[in-house]
Amino acid sequence: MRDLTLVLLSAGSSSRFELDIKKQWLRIGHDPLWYFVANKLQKTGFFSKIIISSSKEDIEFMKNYGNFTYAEGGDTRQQSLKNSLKFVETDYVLVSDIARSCIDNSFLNKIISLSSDADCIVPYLPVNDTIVYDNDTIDRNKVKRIQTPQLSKTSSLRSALNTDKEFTDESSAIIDSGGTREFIQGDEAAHKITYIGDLNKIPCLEAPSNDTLSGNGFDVHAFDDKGEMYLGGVKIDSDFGFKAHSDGDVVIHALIDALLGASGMGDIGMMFPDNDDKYKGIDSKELLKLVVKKIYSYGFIIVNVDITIAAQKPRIGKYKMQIRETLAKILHCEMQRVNVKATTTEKLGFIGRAEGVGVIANANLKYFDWQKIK
Ligand SMILES: Nc1ccn([C@@H]2O[C@H](COP(=O)(O)OP(=O)(O)OP(=O)(O)O)[C@@H](O)[C@H]2O)c(=O)n1
Ligand SMILES: C[C@](O)(CO)[C@H](O)COP(=O)(O)O
Repeated sequence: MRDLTLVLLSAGSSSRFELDIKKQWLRIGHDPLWYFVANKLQKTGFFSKIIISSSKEDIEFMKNYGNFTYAEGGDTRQQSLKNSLKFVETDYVLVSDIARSCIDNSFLNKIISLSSDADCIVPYLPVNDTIVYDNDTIDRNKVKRIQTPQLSKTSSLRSALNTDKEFTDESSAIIDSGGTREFIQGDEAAHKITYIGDLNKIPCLEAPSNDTLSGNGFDVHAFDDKGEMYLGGVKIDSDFGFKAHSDGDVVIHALIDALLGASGMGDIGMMFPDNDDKYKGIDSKELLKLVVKKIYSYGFIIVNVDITIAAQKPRIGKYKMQIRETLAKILHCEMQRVNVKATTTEKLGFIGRAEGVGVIANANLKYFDWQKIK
């Protein structure tokens, strides 16, 4: 058996998938699709190293899952591959799209154990329909649908990609650079997820888990004798604001932590460090929008949130509905799923002495159920 590295390309933006979720984060049970694929291929024992190419932002979250080598992706599939190849130390490398998610072990075995001296081994499927190119009907027997995984000699692939030309697969780059390729029968199961409808065409994906994931958040801000006051994204009628690096919206900060807690994405300080000038005086609604975008793109939906504002002053009652409306819009959910409660602390403690405000928030998430839309 060859000493082999696997490169899984997962840095795409899923623009043709047409949903808020990136396809690599669809859940299979509890696992994101990329992890489901990587884990399944790791279990084959065929690879001495698995390199996963992804965006910088995704890699931070991916590290929570498996002990793989993560390589930052590029603007194109080819650039993502070039970045990944820097980590390859074996003579042969198998490259596959994470979006080809149902690669069967025996198909894989056929590719990697083929005895061939070609620079690249390429699976293909024949075309059974009539093919018209421009206005000419062409010989369909000469047309091949190229799939991944493709097995390449690492040195041949590296030098083939040392070009400004852009190729859509490894074998085309290798042929262009004077190398050789050998075709091998492909597998319908290795169909690529490009559009939502492609989910109907692949056999191995089980439904997402129906579990509810819950998270809590807690934040406190002291009053400042100047500035504007914002709570839950709503401007509060007040002669003073909060001491903070941002606009001090303690409601949104607690809510962000609840969302990050439920999704397992850490906390607000990790995402928006309070020593980063970028966030100085920032409108916290903008931070919440970024978090919500992540929540949806990583495969979650928001079930409900519940917020308790502990404040001796200001009085919150008359702002509650406006806060619910404002937050519901940002969270992309109905207002009845956003509950806001307020309490004083009966004049006890720092809140009771009107030195600041404390907020507790809870958030419940579920995995996006892609089976309902496919
Ligand atoms: N800059 C890029 C673009 C694509 N890919 C990966 O290459 C594979 C094939 O790409 P495709 O299916 O087209 O995925 P996306 O680029 O995400 O899709 P779209 O073109 O619809 O945005 C995918 O596994 C994708 O993650 C990548 O690693 N880096
Ligand atoms: C490599 C590939 O999967 C072979 O068919 C394909 O070219 C990549 O997909 P994309 O849609 O062109 O990014």
